[in-house]
Amino acid sequence: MTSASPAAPATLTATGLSLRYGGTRALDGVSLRLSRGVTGLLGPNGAGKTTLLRVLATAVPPDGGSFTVFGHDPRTSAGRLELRRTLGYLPQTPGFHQDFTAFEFVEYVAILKELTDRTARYGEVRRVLDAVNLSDVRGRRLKHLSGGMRQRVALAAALVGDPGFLVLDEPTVGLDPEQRMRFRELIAQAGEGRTVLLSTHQTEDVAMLCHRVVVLAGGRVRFEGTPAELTARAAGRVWSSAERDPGALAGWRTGVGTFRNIGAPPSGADFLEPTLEDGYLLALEGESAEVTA
Ligand SMILES: Nc1ncnc2c1ncn2[C@@H]1O[C@H](COP(=O)(O)OP(=O)(O)OP(=O)(O)O)[C@@H](O)[C@H]1O
Repeated sequence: MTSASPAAPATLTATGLSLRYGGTRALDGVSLRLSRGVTGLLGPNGAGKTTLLRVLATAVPPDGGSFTVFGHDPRTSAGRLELRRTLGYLPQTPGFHQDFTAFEFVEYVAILKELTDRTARYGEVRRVLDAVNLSDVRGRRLKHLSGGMRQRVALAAALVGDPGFLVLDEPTVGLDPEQRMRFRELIAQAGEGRTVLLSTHQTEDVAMLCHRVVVLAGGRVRFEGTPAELTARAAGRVWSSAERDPGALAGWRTGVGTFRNIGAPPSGADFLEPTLEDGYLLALEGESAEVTA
């Protein structure tokens, strides 16, 4: 994985992105800067993650604000076309045609991506299926593949044309731990030399893969920085106790019988090593009822 520093040149810059669905403010002034490597996008249900990804993938225009990817501004049709040529998008619910074989599906996407020369297109489809380790099942129909394999087909389709900007919307959802680990490897490979924005509910995915993390809640950016910085926010705010601490923002009995508490510690607290998940929960403080549950 490329570990670009925060000072690395921005490949995507977004300023004040807003989008309403009727009375719902799904995005409320999102500003963000992405550079090469994998950036994780965390947030509770309804935070606006999918909406942000759809905006950045030019599937829906924002009501306000603007963004560029590799300098291409989607507000003009020429800019939008150029941006789409640099884009690979794995949507939350990929529209699979179940009777397609893996090869046919990826080839279909390659045709949409303007690969008109048949020989070159076949070569590209084989290349991306090989990249996600699916060469052996390329002739199998999608309806006969496992969920993990189907997600890999969707990733292969996103990789067609070697895009510099990859948008992945919860690609590991529903996968078992082994499949998730394999998918992580593929995302890390895809992140080499590319700008990847990965929406996920899995804080371990972010801790293990990402060089940057953005926390979104209520359509706003609550945190932007490195995973280590997000974890460090919880230092001195996670502690162990024999009983649930009523002052804790969240607390639960662990497998060893003691309580793990997050929030404002009492004096003399027995501090624990924080995790990225702790930092994430604290970044949502005051935002979600789920944190206080
Ligand atoms: N097409 C739509 N019409 C109306 N409201 C919508 C639509 N899409 C999303 N919303 C609303 O916009 C808000 C943000 O939704 P979004 O799907 O972007 O969140 P999310 O962070 O991706 O959530 P999840 O983790 O559950 O996928 C939510 O309140 C959602 O109900």
